[in-house]
Order: sequence, then C-alpha cells, then structure tokens
Amino acid sequence: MDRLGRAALSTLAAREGATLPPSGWSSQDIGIVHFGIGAFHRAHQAVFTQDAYAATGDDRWGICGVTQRSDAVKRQLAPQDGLYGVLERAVGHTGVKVVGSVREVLFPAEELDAVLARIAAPSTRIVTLTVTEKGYRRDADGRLDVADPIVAADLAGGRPASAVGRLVRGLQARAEGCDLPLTVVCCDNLTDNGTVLRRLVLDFCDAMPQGGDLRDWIESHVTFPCTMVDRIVPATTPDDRELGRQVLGLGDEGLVTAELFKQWVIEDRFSGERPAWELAGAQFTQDVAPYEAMKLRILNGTHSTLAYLGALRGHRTIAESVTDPELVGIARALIADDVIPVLKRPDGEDLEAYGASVLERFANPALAHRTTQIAMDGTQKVPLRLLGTVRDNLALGRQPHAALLGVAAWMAYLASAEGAGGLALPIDDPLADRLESEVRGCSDPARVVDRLLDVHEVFGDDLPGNDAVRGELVEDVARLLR
Ligand SMILES: NC(=O)c1ccc[n+]([C@@H]2O[C@H](COP(=O)([O-])OP(=O)(O)OC[C@H]3O[C@@H](n4cnc5c(N)ncnc54)[C@H](O)[C@@H]3O)[C@@H](O)[C@H]2O)c1
Ligand SMILES: O=P(O)(O)OC[C@@H](O)[C@@H](O)[C@H](O)[C@H](O)CO
Repeated sequence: MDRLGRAALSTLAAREGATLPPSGWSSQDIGIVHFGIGAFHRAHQAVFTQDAYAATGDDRWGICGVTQRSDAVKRQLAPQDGLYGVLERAVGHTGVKVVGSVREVLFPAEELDAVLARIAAPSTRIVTLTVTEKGYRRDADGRLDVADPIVAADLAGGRPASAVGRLVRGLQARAEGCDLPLTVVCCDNLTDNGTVLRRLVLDFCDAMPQGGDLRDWIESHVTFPCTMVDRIVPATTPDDRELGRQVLGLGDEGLVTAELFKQWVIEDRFSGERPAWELAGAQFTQDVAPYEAMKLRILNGTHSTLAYLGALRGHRTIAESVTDPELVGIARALIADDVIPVLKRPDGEDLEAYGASVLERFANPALAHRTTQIAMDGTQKVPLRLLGTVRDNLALGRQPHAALLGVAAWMAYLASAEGAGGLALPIDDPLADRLESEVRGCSDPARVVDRLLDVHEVFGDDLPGNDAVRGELVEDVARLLR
C-alpha cells in the first residue's frame, strides 16, 4: 500500500473522514523549534499551529521537531514529507486530520550543530518543549540536578545530551549570533512550568564555567510563559495504525491518536511575534496558575488515581476503569470532596462541570489509554497531581481520603508485580531501581508505606512525620494488597 506523503495527498481529497492540510503547507518557513516530538506535540501544538496558519496564511511558523532519545520520529516522518495524521476518535466519530506543520525533524545526537543553528536563526522566534516530567532532570528541591551524570557531562562542555543542556547551548548560539529575543514555551504537565524551566536554564548557566554573561542575556532577551496543555493522546497502537490506514487508504508511520477535545491556555508573555494561536482556539491570559491547578489536580490527579487503582484491579485502559462503579465513585469523591474545595476557580470555568466533563472524556471507549502508560514516572507525577491537594486539605485541618487513596494506590502498585487477572505492573520511573529494591514484592503494608514515605523527592520533609497521613496510607495499602 502507498504511504502518506506529498505525492499521495491528492488521493485523499475524496476520502470521507480525511482532512487535508491547508494549501501552501510545504512552503512554510521554520519559526518554531520543538524539543520532544512525541505523540502529544504532534496532536496538540502542531495542530494549533496548522489551524492558525489556515486562518491567517502567515507562513512563518513551520516547526522544526527535535527528537530527544532516538531518531524514530525522523525515520517515520522523513519519507512522508513531514506529513502525518491525527486519528481523532469519539463516540460516533472517526476522522484523520493530516498535519503539515512539521517541516523538519532533527536528531541532535547526530545533528547537534543543525539544532543549535535553528535556535540561533533570526527566523526562529519560539522554542517549545514536551520532554516529559523527568526530562527536566530536577533534584528533590526542583532545581537542576547537577549531580545527574548527563547534566554533569553537559556542564563539563561535552556535546549536550539533556534537554536543558541543549536548550542552553542553543540560547548561547543565539546570543553570540543574531542576538534577537526568543520565547521558550514549556508544554509539559508541570506546575508553573514556564517558571520551572526558566529556573533550570538559569541554574545551568550558574553551574557553567563563565555562564554569567549568558545568564544576563537570557534574563533580558528570553521569556518563559507558563501554559496549561490538555488533550488526551495515548501511545499509538497497531489497531490505531490500521484504522488510520482504512480512513486514508494510505500507510502512515507517524500517525497519532487523540480525542476531539483540546485546550491550550498560555500566559501572554512573548518576547516577540508568535502564530495567531488564538484563532485556533488557544486562550491567552495573564495568569495560567488557576487553569494549570484545575487541570493537573482534577484531570491528571484523577487520571493517575484511576490508573493505579484500575491496573491493580486488572483494568487495562482508563475507559475500562471508568466502567467500574467503585472506581467512578472514588474519582467523583476525589474531584468533589478533596480537589475542588481547595482550588481557585479560573475565570469563566465551572469546576464541577469541568470535573464531570473529565470523567466523560475518560470514558471514551475509542481511546485505548493504557493504565500502565499513565502509571509510569509516578515519582514525578504523584507530587504534582495528588500531594498538592493533600497538603492544601491538611492545612485546613481536613484529611483528604480520596487523594490519600490515590497515593496509596501508587504505593500498592509499586509493591505488586501483577494486578488482577495477571496484568503485569511494570515500574517505569527514574527511581525504578530504588523502588524495586525497596518495595516490590513486599506484602507488609506498614513497611511499604514507610519505605516510600522516605522518598524525599516525592514526600519532602513534612508528610513523612504526619501520623494521621501515615496511618490512613497503611490502612489503604493493606486493603489494596489483600
Ligand atoms: N499524551 C498526553 O495525553 C499529554 C497531554 C498533555 C500533556 N502531555 C505532556 O507531554 C509529555 C509527552 O507526552 P507524549 O504523549 O508526547 O509522550 P511520548 O512518549 O510520545 O513522547 C515523549 C517525548 O519526550 C522525550 N523524552 C522522554 N524522556 C526524556 C528524557 N528523559 N529526556 C529528554 N526527553 C525525553 C521523548 O524522546 C519524546 O520525544 C507528557 O509527559 C506530558 O508532560 C501529554
Ligand atoms: O503524559 P503524562 O505521562 O504526563 O501523563 C499521562 C496522562 O495523565 C496525560 O498525558 C493526560 O492524558 C493529559 O495530561 C491530558 O491532557
């Protein structure tokens, strides 16, 4: 079968369910460099960028995708002239939107100079990132982990391999070259993501030999707006590829799958021009924090809770987990009793309606979002998604039972090699070795809880000493391990 690409596009015009990129897609100049060209970027920021182009015809915002750890996406997209499909799935809807925003893909392990040149180019005005929570290589206090061997090697002046190291070297090339401002937009699920990334970049400069001038240049030329990003984009499955093939009548190795919903709230703090993303539905605001807390705590907190509890019960996907009435009850209690009472309401948002809509989105049976995919990197996610809610409730003198159950479910998941029905529960986490050796296979709930409460990166200094929290976690873990 033929493969998606420029030559095959004309065959798509008559196909029901296929949407073509706007004409002129292939002649866009590159104005955005994106680090971490995984599934999410391709289904989110690249789609907003294409829709903004369709609305304006402003052709300065093509994307240069920079892979991080492998050249897989480059190999997938290069034979397709950068084109790929977003398979959009909802009840009663299956369509493929072909996206042409990604005009180049670079693999920095082999093409570092080209990456640095792209960041330094005057036509580049924006760098965006989706490198996962762990990709920022933060220490227990959220600062750059200068003891991380990859960061340490980057600081020693080798060819940079960390996302922050590569970004800083790119900024250095820009400072020494065109000397024009730049906006760096973090699109990962981190609290205060722009501020966090700016801090890490400045930490890197502070730790570099003679990084002072670069630090000053960054402070005066580069802004780091915060964002809230939302669209459920599970890892693509062979079934998705097959469905994409049926809709397009073409093979597509770069296909990604998503729900119809998408949201992007961006702090209005750009150092220069940008695409008219607002014409594609993005919201610009002075304060992203309430949107970000709403999304991270309601959507992601519930997602992780359903992932851990669901996997323990043998549910393979989130859609399966929300067919389980007991789990839906826990999710509702988490949102209504623990999260919403301690949240600030973002302008124009109804938190109860948002919570209900999240559960409806999770129920989308067409999205095979694996519980074990969401379960990965718990040491990075649990603090952001659940422990803020725990702390805010404790500060009001209230024990947040559902949020603590979510934390206990993470602990029980780590202790159990298998969920019901023999579902394998892999530990995929930057601290996997420690977690495995501390608790995997341990059937003593108190020991599991105590060993995990000792993980400072997750629980900090305050929670391990809280007897009421410990007691409830031990009871919950005991029930879950039974
Ligand atoms: N998928 C979603 O539904 C979704 C929704 C909202 C936000 N996000 C954010 O986007 C991120 C990526 O999601 P995705 O679906 O694209 O995942 P993915 O697995 O498809 O892609 C992950 C990307 O991050 C890079 N990466 C992974 N570990 C890294 C490391 N240690 N250092 C540097 N780069 C690393 C990978 O190389 C890849 O480019 C998430 O972690 C989350 O923060 C995802
Ligand atoms: O992508 P991760 O690994 O950070 O988290 C898994 C999911 O909870 C997440 O991707 C959600 O689907 C997403 O945040 C929805 O916008």
